[in-house]
Amino acid sequence: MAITYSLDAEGNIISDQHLIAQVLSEAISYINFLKGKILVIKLGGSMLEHQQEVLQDVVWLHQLGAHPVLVHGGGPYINEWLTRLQIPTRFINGLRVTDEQTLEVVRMVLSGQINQRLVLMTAQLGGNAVGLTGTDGGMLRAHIADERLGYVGEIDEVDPAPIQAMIEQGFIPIIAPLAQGAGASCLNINADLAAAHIAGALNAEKLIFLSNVVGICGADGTLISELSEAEARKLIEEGIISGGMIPKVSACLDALAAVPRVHIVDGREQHVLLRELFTNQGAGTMIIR
Ligand SMILES: Nc1ncnc2c1ncn2[C@@H]1O[C@H](COP(=O)(O)OP(=O)(O)O)[C@@H](O)[C@H]1O
Ligand SMILES: CC(=O)N[C@@H](CCC(=O)OP(=O)(O)O)C(=O)O
Repeated sequence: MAITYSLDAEGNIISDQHLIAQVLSEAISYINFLKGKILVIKLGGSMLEHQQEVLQDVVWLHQLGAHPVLVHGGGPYINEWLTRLQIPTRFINGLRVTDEQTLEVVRMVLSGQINQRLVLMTAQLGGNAVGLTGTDGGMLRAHIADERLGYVGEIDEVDPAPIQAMIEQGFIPIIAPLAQGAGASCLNINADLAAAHIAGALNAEKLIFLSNVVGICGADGTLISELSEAEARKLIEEGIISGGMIPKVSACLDALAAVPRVHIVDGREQHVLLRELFTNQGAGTMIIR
């Protein structure tokens, strides 16, 4: 067998075997570090075609002792059903204008279709998930903050107890972004904002948004690998961050108060979660304070 040699940081010659041993030992210590840590992973509706690969990584992480908590969106699927039912779709700053009819469709798609599918697919991959919506156990409480948006909630309170109970029982919680409003009504919540609030309430180790872009891109379309709060706000003002990326970035900025590491990565990329967690180069955009 041929043995090849490389140089380490100090210029010493080391063999491939040394490198492999070093990489493995770093990976093992990181696996030990992740044991018992909560990782909130937001699955954007735009990347749900790739749900199986992501769920496979989630099941592995769970088997390794981490506590993944999934929050999912489903915007494109809601749009598709609204079109079929000839109900018009409108967004303001990335948030869906939600009248009574639209809310019915949002509830059916998020809770009945997507949440169920993710739970069953996790089972197929050898994991054990419990599907919840933010209305279960009064987990997410919200109020209508902008009348123009209709039944869209702004989150007031998160009770993490139902999620913690599921984690303690060994389940992977999978959460649909609905909340309880005044008079036990149901409100539509943007999934990015739901994920950020949930991550904060759980004191998560990391919050990772999986979407259908490489990360946040600048004016020239290239990936920005690290973005500060001030830079993010400037890009929103300039319109370079727009549409569905606005609530995502706002959610990241909100979460930074409680969650040390917040990332936006490409959910279409194979094993992006493992790459983000276990390689030095990471993936996508990391948002920093
Ligand atoms: N500066 C930007 N960098 C990357 N994506 C952006 C930017 N501004 C707007 N976007 C849009 O944001 C979208 C992601 O948001 P969204 O469609 O809500 O995804 P998800 O369903 O994953 O939450 C991207 O597909 C892209 O079209
Ligand atoms: C208020 C609001 O906009 N709610 C979102 C909830 C789903 C979501 O956020 O899905 P994505 O993560 O795929 O965007 C909606 O109705 O589309």
